[in-house]
Amino acid sequence: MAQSKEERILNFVLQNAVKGDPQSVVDTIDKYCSQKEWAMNVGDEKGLILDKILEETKPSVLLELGTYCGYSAVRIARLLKPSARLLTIEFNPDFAAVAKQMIEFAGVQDKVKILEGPSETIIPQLKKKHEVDTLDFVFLDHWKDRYLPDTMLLLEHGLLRKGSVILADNVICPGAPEFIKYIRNNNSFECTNYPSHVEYMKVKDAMEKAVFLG
Ligand SMILES: Nc1ncnc2c1ncn2CCCCCNC(=O)c1cc(-c2ccc(F)cc2)cc(O)c1O
Ligand SMILES: [Mg+2]
Repeated sequence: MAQSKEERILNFVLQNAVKGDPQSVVDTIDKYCSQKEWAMNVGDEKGLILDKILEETKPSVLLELGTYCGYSAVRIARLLKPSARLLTIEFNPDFAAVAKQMIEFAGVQDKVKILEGPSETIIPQLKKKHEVDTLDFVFLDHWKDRYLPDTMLLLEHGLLRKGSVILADNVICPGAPEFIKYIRNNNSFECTNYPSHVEYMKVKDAMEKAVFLG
């Protein structure tokens, strides 16, 4: 069977990054995807915005929607305190398989748990099946038309608390217009926009931070 792009990215990391060094895994994926094959990792420019918001928030319980190859899971986990936990939901089993190996190679497997399946199915299970009380930080990076319905689902299931931070990738490209319209007009959220570019490209993009006010 011919290798997928995601498998080529993983193999490049296994052969060129330093095992157990999450920064080297992040840098190696960025090198491959900027020089050889574009892929939809959050990338280094938006990644630095993500890093800064994580360092300000110091979250203990995190949720990511859209694992892909595990780039942002490794990027996030490398900044977490030892007791912190990241749950990451991936719909595509082939992506999840690559991400699992990426996360293990980086040595952050004790902080990251991949949940395979559609977010709309898994979010309602987080409290009872995955022992979550509330989420300190949510990174939205999955199907852009799922950002709004899944945010509503998080609220409906009491998964957000006063101060919970939602950070959404790609609010310009590919765009999440319904999410942006809702979140900026909802007085229960304090929103901040972070202009940037699509990973590895000169195309304009942005991330949006929305703090839940309770
Ligand atoms: N219900 C669920 N639950 C969990 N995962 C789920 C899901 N449903 C699906 N998925 C699996 C994620 C699907 C991929 C989402 N990401 C994207 O689609 C994405 C695209 C671009 C992009 C930009 C410029 C271009 F010209 C082309 C593409 C950039 C990005 O940073 C992206 O994150
Ligand atoms: Mg993205």
